[in-house]
Amino acid sequence: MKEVKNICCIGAGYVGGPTMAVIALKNPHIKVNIVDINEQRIADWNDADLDKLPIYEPGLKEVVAETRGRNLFFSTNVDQGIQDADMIFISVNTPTKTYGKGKGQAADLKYIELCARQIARVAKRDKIVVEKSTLPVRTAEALKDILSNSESGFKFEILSNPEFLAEGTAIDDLMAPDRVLIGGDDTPSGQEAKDTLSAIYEAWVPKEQVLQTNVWSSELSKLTANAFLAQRISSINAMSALCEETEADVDEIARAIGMDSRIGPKFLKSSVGFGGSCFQKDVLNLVYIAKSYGLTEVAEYWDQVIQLNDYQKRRFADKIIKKSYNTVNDKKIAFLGWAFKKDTNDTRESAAIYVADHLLDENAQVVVYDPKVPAEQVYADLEYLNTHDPEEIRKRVKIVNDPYEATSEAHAIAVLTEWDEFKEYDWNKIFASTLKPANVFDGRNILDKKALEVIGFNVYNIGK
Ligand SMILES: NC(=O)C1=CN([C@@H]2O[C@H](COP(=O)(O)OP(=O)(O)OC[C@H]3O[C@@H](n4cnc5c(N)ncnc54)[C@H](O)[C@@H]3O)[C@@H](O)[C@H]2O)C=CC1
Ligand SMILES: O=C(O)[C@H]1O[C@H](OP(=O)(O)OP(=O)(O)OC[C@H]2O[C@@H](n3ccc(=O)[nH]c3=O)[C@H](O)[C@@H]2O)[C@H](O)[C@@H](O)[C@@H]1O
Repeated sequence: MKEVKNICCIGAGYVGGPTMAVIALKNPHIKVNIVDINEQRIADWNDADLDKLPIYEPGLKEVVAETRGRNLFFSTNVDQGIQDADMIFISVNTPTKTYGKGKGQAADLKYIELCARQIARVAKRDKIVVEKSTLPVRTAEALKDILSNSESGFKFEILSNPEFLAEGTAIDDLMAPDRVLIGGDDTPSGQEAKDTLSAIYEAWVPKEQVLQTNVWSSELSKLTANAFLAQRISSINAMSALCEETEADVDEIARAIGMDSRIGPKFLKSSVGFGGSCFQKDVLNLVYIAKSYGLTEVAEYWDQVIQLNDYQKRRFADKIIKKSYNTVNDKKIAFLGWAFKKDTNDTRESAAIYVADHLLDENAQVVVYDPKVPAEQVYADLEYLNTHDPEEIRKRVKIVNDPYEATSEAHAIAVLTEWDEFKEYDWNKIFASTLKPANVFDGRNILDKKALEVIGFNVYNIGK
């Protein structure tokens, strides 16, 4: 096993930041440098005011407070970070390709390749390089190719160590992971590298939960885990549509099937559709990989998970329109929540974006309240879809800091993210100020339907 004194992580995002902060916390003898080309992001990570960290995660600021400046550092000097490190984590973004071959499905590996080339160029000794980003199976082969063909002659051992944290619970997930997965070569030096990385996790994770596999199994396990999780949501959402037709209740069904120990109770919460930067991206990537191996049936099977999710978002918007006498033209629709789930400021692929876009097609006025999402982010999300003129978006979409302002005079209220605070509102006050009939569309099934109906609201749930 090698001794690691210095770690560099390329990419100070939702994964790199929290993951390295916890590694630094649990390994005070290791210096951890997180580097990124995004100057603003690094400045925010270094801000003396811990409320200004670029990522909101419960518990994160406490970990950063303890480690930053002790053995955790943030910098834009990527070359220096690489040179100083014994072990380099690559934790850069791997979005869906928006151009060329595989457009709309394959993962864009340009940031990964740039990192590999930079490591090959500036490293001055042997390194262990760890894939932390989620990557298509066999990406390590390309990394190996780039690194072993560098002129330096140094040896680079490649490991795959995918991350399973979920946003909003990142710190808890990192502190007590179900498992840590480390893939590497079965050669003596591959085994040594795997053991070296295992030792870092074993500072706080029980040894039996650190799983070692070959590189390809590790890479493909990550995509498989996300595909299975997304599939469960699409499966329960498919049943929600049937429930709405038959007076069955999707939450009762989830409870009933979840008590079967073979099925289990988690990830059976019906919703307006899953969002987030990864489920859609990773399932699409799986579809692309299967297709590229000529496995058409496998590709089509997983593609249905995405199609069902798109259907669910559209169905939710259509219900708002239908219950508004088939027109939302110039009607004010209040959105409670914009982030893709509670306890995060991340809006990537949030269902709210697509619901708003469908309503904008029908000339609705959308008023958004989200406790953690800045106005400019909402506009950027809608503009990114490129379906409405930016001026039109700014005219039709308003972002407010007060939930009661959002719901006042509204024709309909849509709950898009399950922030706990929505349950605590004075719904009598809201009812008094909304236009009648007062319709609430609970896309997360978090509100007390009976209590709201007593007040006078019409409550439309998912799958009820
Ligand atoms: N967000 C999540 O909850 C999870 C994400 N993942 C995976 O982790 C990877 C990273 O995801 P996020 O942290 O969400 O992305 P992110 O977009 O928040 O962060 C990536 C960072 O990498 C930086 N970067 C890109 N190229 C660079 C380069 N050449 N040199 C230096 N910095 C560079 C970007 O400026 C950005 O700050 C992705 O592959 C994702 O699929 C895995 C598990 C959970
Ligand atoms: O690879 C990743 O990026 C991560 O993707 C997900 O994490 P994340 O997307 O952060 O959040 P989830 O809690 O999985 O929620 C994803 C979406 O599914 C929705 N969801 C989740 C659970 C459920 O039962 N129903 C449901 O609609 C959420 O509201 C949210 O929109 C996985 O849970 C993580 O294990 C994984 O590491």
